[in-house]
Amino acid sequence: MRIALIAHDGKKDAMVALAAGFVPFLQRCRLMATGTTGGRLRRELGLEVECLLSGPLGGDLQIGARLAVGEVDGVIFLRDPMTPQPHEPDINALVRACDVHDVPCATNVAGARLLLAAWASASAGASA
Ligand SMILES: O=C(CO)COP(=O)(O)O
Repeated sequence: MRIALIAHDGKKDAMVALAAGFVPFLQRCRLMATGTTGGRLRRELGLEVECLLSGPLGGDLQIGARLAVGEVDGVIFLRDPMTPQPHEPDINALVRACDVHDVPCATNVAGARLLLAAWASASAGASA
């Protein structure tokens, strides 16, 4: 699976904690992330992650562009609803692209856990 992982600053600790619970599954995926999020996942969990640009510099748009041409199977996007972001239009564009192309997207930890658990169990079944 090709999964994009993105977290705003206020949600980066939550992203690392979330991903820590799914390391064996994530190791079998092709991971991409916005720059700072990906850097933390690489450093703190040892995951192999393709780091794109940081979100405010266009990283969300890069992921959206890949998604639009069928190169992303799912998105975990831990948004911070309490902090205004300078690149709000880019964030909305990515979430909209998920809806346009019917790509699963979780924007909070509870939803992300459900998605990751479903993907992990589907992939365990597929390889059995
Ligand atoms: O801003 C972001 C998503 O909109 C996240 O970008 P970083 O992972 O580079 O902090």
